[in-house]
Amino acid sequence: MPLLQRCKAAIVQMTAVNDVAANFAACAAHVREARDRGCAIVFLPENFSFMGSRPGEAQTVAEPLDGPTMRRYLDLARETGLWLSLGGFQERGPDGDERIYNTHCIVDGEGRLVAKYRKIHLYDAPFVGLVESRQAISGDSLVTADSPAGRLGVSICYDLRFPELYQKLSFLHGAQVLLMPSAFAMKTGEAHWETLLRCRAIETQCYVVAAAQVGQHNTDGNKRCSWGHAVAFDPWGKCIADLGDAPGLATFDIDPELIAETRRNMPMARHRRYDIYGDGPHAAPLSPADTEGEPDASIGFG
Ligand SMILES: O=C(O)CNC(=O)[C@H](CS)NC(=O)CCC(=O)C(=O)O
Repeated sequence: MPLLQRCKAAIVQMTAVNDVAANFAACAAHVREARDRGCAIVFLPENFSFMGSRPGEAQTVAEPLDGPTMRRYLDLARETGLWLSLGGFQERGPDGDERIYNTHCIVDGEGRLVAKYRKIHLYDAPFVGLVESRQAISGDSLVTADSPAGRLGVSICYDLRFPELYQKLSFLHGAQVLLMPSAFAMKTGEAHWETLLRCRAIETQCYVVAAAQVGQHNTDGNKRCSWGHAVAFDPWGKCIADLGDAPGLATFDIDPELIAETRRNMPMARHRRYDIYGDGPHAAPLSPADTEGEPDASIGFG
């Protein structure tokens, strides 16, 4: 089901806390506002349902996707008739494993879970105080979902630093709208967030929608802060929504004609040289010595 007509969408920025009921109330208010403003789909950020304040707290609220918390969000979708992108839910892991999956769920307007994506790149970055693999297990599949906003390419947060993922979602799987719901660190947000997202839009000729967490999440524990700046870019790389550094909701249009025009003018899908740099059968990662060692003196700089 490729996108045939313009779709009005809403992007949310919020400050989730370690209280599932309070976060649901905030999300529900945003979704109802989006309905009142005539939107067909709402994009919520990573950790929309819970933001822990100490190690191990996320695991204590983890549930299966057919548990009571996800049920409330499915009911919210059905009540409002809106599609929801739930950008990162603490899904309970396999039996016998304490860790969770960080799972992005797509829900249709009748309250059915139509797609789930488990984050494939875990954010192990002690320099900003985050080591995601202590609490989460990575997924292993690419996911797209057809929606009233066109074909969604589903990802989460740190994934947005890995452009090959979006090349595949766009050029091989036909995605038209790339989703990167996030809870970005302050230091890396300031330096990289907007540039990376804008590039993903331009180089894939897709819309990019990045709902975000913002501000200080809890008054106890680690007092974690998120960068905010929830944004949407059109396939030309133009910013069409930006929530700055305050919680809120912004609406924008997803226009199939703009996607088509951008791709007609520069048919990158046809120009792309899969034959030269597609992953061949012998593709293999470099050894750690190649990627983490001292720069090779023989390469030199000037
Ligand atoms: O930890 C949780 O509760 C939920 N997960 C997150 O908030 C994730 C992993 S810690 N955050 C990121 O991926 C930030 C990426 C980032 O900031 C960057 O790429 O620079």
